[in-house]
Amino acid sequence: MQTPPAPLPLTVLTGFLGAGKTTLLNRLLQDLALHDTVVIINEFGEIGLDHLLVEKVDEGMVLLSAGCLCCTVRGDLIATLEDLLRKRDNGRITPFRRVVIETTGLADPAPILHAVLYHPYLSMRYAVEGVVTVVDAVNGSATLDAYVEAAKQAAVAERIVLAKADLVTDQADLARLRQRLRDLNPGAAILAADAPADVIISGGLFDLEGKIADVAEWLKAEAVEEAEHRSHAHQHGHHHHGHGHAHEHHHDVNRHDERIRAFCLTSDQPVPQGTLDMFLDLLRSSQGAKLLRIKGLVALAEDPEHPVVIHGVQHVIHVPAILPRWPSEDRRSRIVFIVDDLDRSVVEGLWNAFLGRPGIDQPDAAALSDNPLSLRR
Ligand SMILES: Nc1nc2c(ncn2[C@@H]2O[C@H](COP(=O)(O)OP(=O)(O)OP(=O)(O)O)[C@@H](O)[C@H]2O)c(=O)[nH]1
Repeated sequence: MQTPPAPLPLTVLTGFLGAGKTTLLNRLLQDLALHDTVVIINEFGEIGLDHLLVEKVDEGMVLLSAGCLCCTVRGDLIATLEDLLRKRDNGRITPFRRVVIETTGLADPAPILHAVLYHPYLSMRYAVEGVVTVVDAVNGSATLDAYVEAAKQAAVAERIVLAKADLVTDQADLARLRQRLRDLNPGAAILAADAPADVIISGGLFDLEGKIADVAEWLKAEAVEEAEHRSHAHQHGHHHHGHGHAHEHHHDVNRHDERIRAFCLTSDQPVPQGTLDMFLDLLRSSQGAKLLRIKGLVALAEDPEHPVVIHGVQHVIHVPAILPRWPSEDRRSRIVFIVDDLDRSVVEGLWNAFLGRPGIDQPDAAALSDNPLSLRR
């Protein structure tokens, strides 16, 4: 039997209007590391990739000088992704090795990831590497203040690229923006716009052969746990300050940033498969829209030596891989959540209930399964 072809890494490049996405892509595509990339511009109108245009391949598709293809999505992104595979399989276009989708500035990257992850065929042929979000170093803070979409884009990113840092006059401003991004998304690497192309685009869960790369690096559970401790200590610190200080602090923290939270739940005991499925199912059906991102590594009671990887964006949660071994000595199950307007205690209560951990005012798993609507707030 023929082995299926290795899935092609797919990255979503997002960032607010004018953040610097096209400028970054122009540079990245000239790098040999991104040779044989297809860029899909998910918007109507002109292709902003200048100086690279060489040859028109098809309606809406051009060949770029660095051996990359670029196409614009007219209607359906799914149809475009399928069409690209067909042409590649038939040898009608360069056998591209990765796909980058550039979204419009206001877009929520989640539906794009859903579309691919949900599709029975595309989910086999493309390996979603994740989201790269470009943040404007000059206007980033103001944009985060004004648009919750921008905060969400930063919160779901695997990597954040700071563009226009060369235009920043006050380095303290830049340091504050970096800290704010770290608070929104403790697991994401924050990169300079001139970082190497392969660091910006690859480095996700899968390598080019479709093999699981560095799971610990992808999960970044430690970074999330540390950030939680920091913010916890911070909150406690404030109880001891006088009123004036707390008041100042209140003005400092933005309402969007307050809504978006990252936390990590763990379990020392392996989790039965059915329990994990039910937990994720209930969470998804009751809190789907509030789950921006879920990443995890879980020891199943049935097979604790081979941890399963969990990957979710909003209400789509899937298990892209079962690992041949644990990436490190740490064999705790760890699930990192990035949520919008959802209390840690709600998710933790559900997790504890399913794990059979006792808690005050906490329904047990059977009651939750019987009446999942009780979770909806
Ligand atoms: N100095 C400087 N200017 C930059 C940098 N990145 C982008 N720009 C400028 O910022 C403007 C917007 O950049 P684009 O790359 O078009 O931004 P975009 O995110 O693709 O914009 P939209 O597609 O309209 O959302 C352009 O005038 C760029 O020349 C940078 O790192 N440094």
